[in-house]
Amino acid sequence: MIITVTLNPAMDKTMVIDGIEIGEVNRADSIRNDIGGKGINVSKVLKSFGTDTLATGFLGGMIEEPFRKELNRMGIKDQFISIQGNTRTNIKLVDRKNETNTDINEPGPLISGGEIEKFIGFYKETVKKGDIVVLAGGLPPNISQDLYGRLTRMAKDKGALVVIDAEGEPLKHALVELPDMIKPNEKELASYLGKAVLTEEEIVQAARSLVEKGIQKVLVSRGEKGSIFATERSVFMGIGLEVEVKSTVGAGDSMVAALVFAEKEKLSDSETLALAQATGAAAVATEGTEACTREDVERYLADAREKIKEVR
Ligand SMILES: Nc1ncnc2c1ncn2[C@@H]1O[C@H](COP(=O)(O)OP(=O)(O)OP(=O)(O)O)[C@@H](O)[C@H]1O
Ligand SMILES: O=P(O)(O)OC[C@@]1(O)O[C@H](CO)[C@@H](O)[C@@H]1O
Repeated sequence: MIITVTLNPAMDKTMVIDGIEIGEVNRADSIRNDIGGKGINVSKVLKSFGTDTLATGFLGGMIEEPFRKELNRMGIKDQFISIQGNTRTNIKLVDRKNETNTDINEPGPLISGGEIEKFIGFYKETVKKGDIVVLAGGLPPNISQDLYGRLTRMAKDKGALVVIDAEGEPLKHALVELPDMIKPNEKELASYLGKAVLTEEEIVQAARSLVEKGIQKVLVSRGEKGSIFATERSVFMGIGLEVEVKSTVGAGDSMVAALVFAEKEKLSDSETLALAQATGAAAVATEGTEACTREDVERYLADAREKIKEVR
C-alpha cells in the first residue's frame, strides 16, 4: 500500500489576475478550488497513473465535509483524523501579466494532544512491511518539529520505505533517520546546508553525500532549470523542459508521485528521472492544483528522455 501523510492539508484557492496592484482593489479573472497539501497532491497524481493510495493526516472545520467528498470522488482512500480546528485555505495568485505565481499559505489549525495520539496510533497500526509512506508538507503550528523524524523511524522499523518532501526543521529531523527517498527543491537543500544558493556542482556533491550517508534516492528539483537525481548507482541531470506555465503549484509533489510510481514499477534511474521531469512539466502546464493526467505526462516523456545526461 502507498500511504500519503498530509498533516496540514489545505483547500487551494487559485485566483488568476491580470496584473496585481498591491494596495489596490484587484478583481480576479477566474478562480478555482482544489483540495491540496503536498501528500494529497501526490495521491491525486498517483491516482491519475492508475495507482491507489491511502491518504491520512488531519481534517476539520467547515471544509472537512466537502474535502472528504472530493477525496471520495477522486477515489483516494480517506483515512484522515477528524479534528476540532479548521483546515486551512491557501491562496495561490497567478499573475498572467507579470508572469508570477505567489502563494499565501495559512498556518493551519492547532492539533490537540488527543488528536495527535489518535493519528500516531492509527499510523502504527496501519503501516506495514513493503508499504511506501510519503511524509509531505509543513506541520501544523503546535506540532513538534521532530514528528517526521519519529514517523520515519516507526515506518522503517516496520520495513516500509519512507519518502520525505519537507523543508526546514522537519526535514532536518527526518534526515537524521535516513529516509529512503527525498525530494527537496534547490532552495530547501541550500537552506539545509546553511547556504543561500547552491551551484550545480554543489547540488551534485550534496546529493551524492546524502546518498553516501544512506538515503537511497535524492531528487533535487530546480524549477524551470530541471532536476538532479542521485542514487547509489549514478547521478543524472535533467534539463528543464519548455512548457507553457499555467500554475507551478504542486509541480514538486507531482515529481514525488513519479518517484513513488517508478519505485513501485522498478524503473531504471534514468527512466525514473525522465518520468519525474515529464510529470513536473505536465503539472506546470495544468491549471491550479489539478492533477496532470497520464496522457499529459506521455506527451512530455520523449522530450524528457532526450534531456537527460549522466553526470560523471
Ligand atoms: N517554469 C517551469 N518550466 C518547466 N518545468 C518546470 C517549471 N517549474 C517547475 N518545473 C518542473 O517541475 C519540477 C518541480 O518544480 P519545483 O522545483 O518548482 O518544485 P517545488 O519547489 O517542490 O514545487 P511545489 O512545492 O510547488 O510542489 C521541476 O524540477 C521541473 O521539472
Ligand atoms: O504549507 P506547506 O505544507 O509547505 O505547503 C502547502 C502547499 O502550498 O503545498 C502544495 C503545493 O506543493 C499546495 O497544495 C499547498 O497549498
